[in-house]
Amino acid sequence: MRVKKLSLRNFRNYKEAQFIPHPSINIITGPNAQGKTNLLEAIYYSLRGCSFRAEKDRDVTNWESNHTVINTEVNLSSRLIKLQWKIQEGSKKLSLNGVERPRSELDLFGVVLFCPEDLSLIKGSPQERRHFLDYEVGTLSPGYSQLWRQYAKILSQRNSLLKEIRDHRSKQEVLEVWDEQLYRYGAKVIYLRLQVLKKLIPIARKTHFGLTGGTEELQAKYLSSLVLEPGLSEGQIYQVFSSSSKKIRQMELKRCQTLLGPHRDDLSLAINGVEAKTFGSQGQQRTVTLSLKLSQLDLWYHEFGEYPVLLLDDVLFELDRSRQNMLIDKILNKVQTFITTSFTGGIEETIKGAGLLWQVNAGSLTQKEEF
Ligand SMILES: Nc1ncnc2c1ncn2[C@@H]1O[C@H](COP(=O)(O)OP(=O)(O)OP(=O)(O)O)[C@@H](O)[C@H]1O
Repeated sequence: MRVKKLSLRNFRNYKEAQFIPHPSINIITGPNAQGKTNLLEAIYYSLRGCSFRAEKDRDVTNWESNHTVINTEVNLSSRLIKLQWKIQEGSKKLSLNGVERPRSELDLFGVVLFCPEDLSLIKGSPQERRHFLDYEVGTLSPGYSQLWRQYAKILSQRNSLLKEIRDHRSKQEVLEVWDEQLYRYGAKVIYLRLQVLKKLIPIARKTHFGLTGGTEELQAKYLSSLVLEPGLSEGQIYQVFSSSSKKIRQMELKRCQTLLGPHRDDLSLAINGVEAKTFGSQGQQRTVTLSLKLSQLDLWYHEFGEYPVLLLDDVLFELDRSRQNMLIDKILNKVQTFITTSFTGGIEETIKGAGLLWQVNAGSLTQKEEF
């Protein structure tokens, strides 16, 4: 997949901008606070329908305006697709080739982001690893995002109902209707996560082994709040969810919280048998993250026959030279990549002939040179 053209109106500090990127590597450079990450955010938004850092959609609209338009031309499976996002006062609309479409149509547009905040995938709370499962692992399974959003909605309604029952505003029998939906959607979410992880983990292990010159073995395991035997079907997960949940019904009513389900699950990550979160160095944690990101590229290619777009926000030059080279080697002429950095660190030599260098100054983008 390739982004052929990106046009922005009132996106963050870009009032009007046009970007015709190189099909391979694009290095976006410039001093701090000029709009480098904003540009990556615009690409991400157009392909995912949300920002990776704004809490609300209106945050991406230029402060002096009340609307944003992002037009993107994408080459996907040898077809040119024109995407348009119109964002105005908290509402947003997507059009594909001029026809209004739901956001779920974006499932086939692949984008992998690696930014400094991704280290929290290793160091952070289970919630941050669930974010990885839902926003990254999940995207490798078409339809997952919609399913997961539906589960989140049911969960929130069930939790409200638990409060109402406690306050005698609702009857306990009403819970059964929500329970059935919770188990059904919850089982689907867990099943899909496990299916993708079954393919992703071996690739990540191999990548990590390669990135560390054969010195580190990565272990990754899905930790469920349910007791799940390996290889269960979706129906069997449903049964486990249903029977386990019924056993703790009274506790849930007391605490007004749904205590079991995919929203309580986690991912364990270890290096050579030792937990990466507690014992891994910064460099090791960064390499685990890189392995997980690169394995997404490979799995995406395996599943859909095309590489997704890769966004590297301020992370490439944090890697040591050998990891930088391995990364460049992997993506060069295969994966369209957008790299932001305040300094280029002499990378021009490595990617000679396969990229463009862009300069950003106060929301204005200019092509500096061709490598
Ligand atoms: N909605 C908005 N409207 C206008 N300007 C905005 C908006 N949101 C953020 N900005 C401005 O965008 C700039 C930050 O851009 P960005 O995060 O892309 O910087 P950067 O070039 O990646 O910097 P760094 O090298 O420090 O990471 C800031 O100056 C900020 O004030």
